[in-house]
Amino acid sequence: MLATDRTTLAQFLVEETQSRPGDPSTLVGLLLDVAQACKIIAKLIAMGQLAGVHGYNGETNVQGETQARLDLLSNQAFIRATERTGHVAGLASEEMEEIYNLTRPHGRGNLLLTFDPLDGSSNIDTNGTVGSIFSILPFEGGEREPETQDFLRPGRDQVAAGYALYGPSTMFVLTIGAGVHGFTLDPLLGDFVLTHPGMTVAPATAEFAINASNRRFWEPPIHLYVNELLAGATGVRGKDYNMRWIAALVADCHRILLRGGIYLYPRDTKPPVKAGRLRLLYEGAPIAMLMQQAGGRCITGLDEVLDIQPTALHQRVPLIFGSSDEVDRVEALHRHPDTVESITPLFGQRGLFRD
Ligand SMILES: O=P(O)(O)OC[C@H]1O[C@](O)(COP(=O)(O)O)[C@@H](O)[C@@H]1O
Ligand SMILES: [Mg+2]
Ligand SMILES: [Mg+2]
Repeated sequence: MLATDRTTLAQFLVEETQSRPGDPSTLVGLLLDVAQACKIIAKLIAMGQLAGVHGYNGETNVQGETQARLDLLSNQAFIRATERTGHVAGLASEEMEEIYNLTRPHGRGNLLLTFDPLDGSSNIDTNGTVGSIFSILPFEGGEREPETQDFLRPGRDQVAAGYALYGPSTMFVLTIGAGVHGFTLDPLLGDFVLTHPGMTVAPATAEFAINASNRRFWEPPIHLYVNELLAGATGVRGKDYNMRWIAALVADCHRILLRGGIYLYPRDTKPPVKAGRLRLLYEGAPIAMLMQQAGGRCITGLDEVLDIQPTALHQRVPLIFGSSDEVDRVEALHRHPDTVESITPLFGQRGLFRD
């Protein structure tokens, strides 16, 4: 049914930004550019093998990961939708080793865009849910060309962040620093329509997400925590937990926004010691801003992800986010593993710490 009182993404952005100081048109314009890229990616994904977009070209990205054809096509969709509208000063992507040099016949805006054009790309060939993630930072370099250093700003500096989810329906979820709002793509008119205003993360949950195949590489606080959850009603937490793992950060984040939960991709001890699997600038930071704006939390274990000063474009980060009660608990286990062990003597008696 087509409601006549619907709010489109464009209407929402204009209304939400009109009382802000300065000229918000560049931010509104860039967000609409990003939404446009996401619509194109949604179409490519929906066409699937009819458009011959599945599979691999045999190329790898800077992180040594095999690039799916759709990784590259989605990257192009972001570049094409943003480079000629004059809203953005510079681009950086998971799929490009260096920042992208814009051709700019239409001037240059004062914003930087970083993005993961296709998140969860191992789900593509199985027709599973995937997404795109983006982060927008201010550029204060005036007329000069942006350099890598300009992108290396902590997540607290983000002007906006969000993601698109390509699932049974396509959604666009964003924050511009005043809550988290979700839009659903109307396939008839091609508009993103506000369907989920003011999304919040429930503080309590009984659902967790972690790739358990990495268990032998986890550090002790993560062993402690997961063992607590697995012990369920018979353990110190006194209730049963359920587990979900979609293998697409965006999809796991979306579930957490809708019904609570905790997601963990912690630091692990694989050789060489990995700071984490996910990338700070275009995965960790935008998810952290969304969590903060929705009343959830996002930490590395000990630190707030929004506070991390990046040192490299493709830097990885441990990521633990979601319902605040659970993230608080993981943080406490990192800060005081001994105290937590002594106030929860089950660990000693049952050897839960030891595995
Ligand atoms: O392969 P694993 O360990 O399940 O990792 C899945 C995680 O890796 C990612 O797919 C990484 O993102 P990319 O697909 O953009 O590289 C996350 O979205 C997801 O949560
Ligand atoms: Mg990703
Ligand atoms: Mg990706």
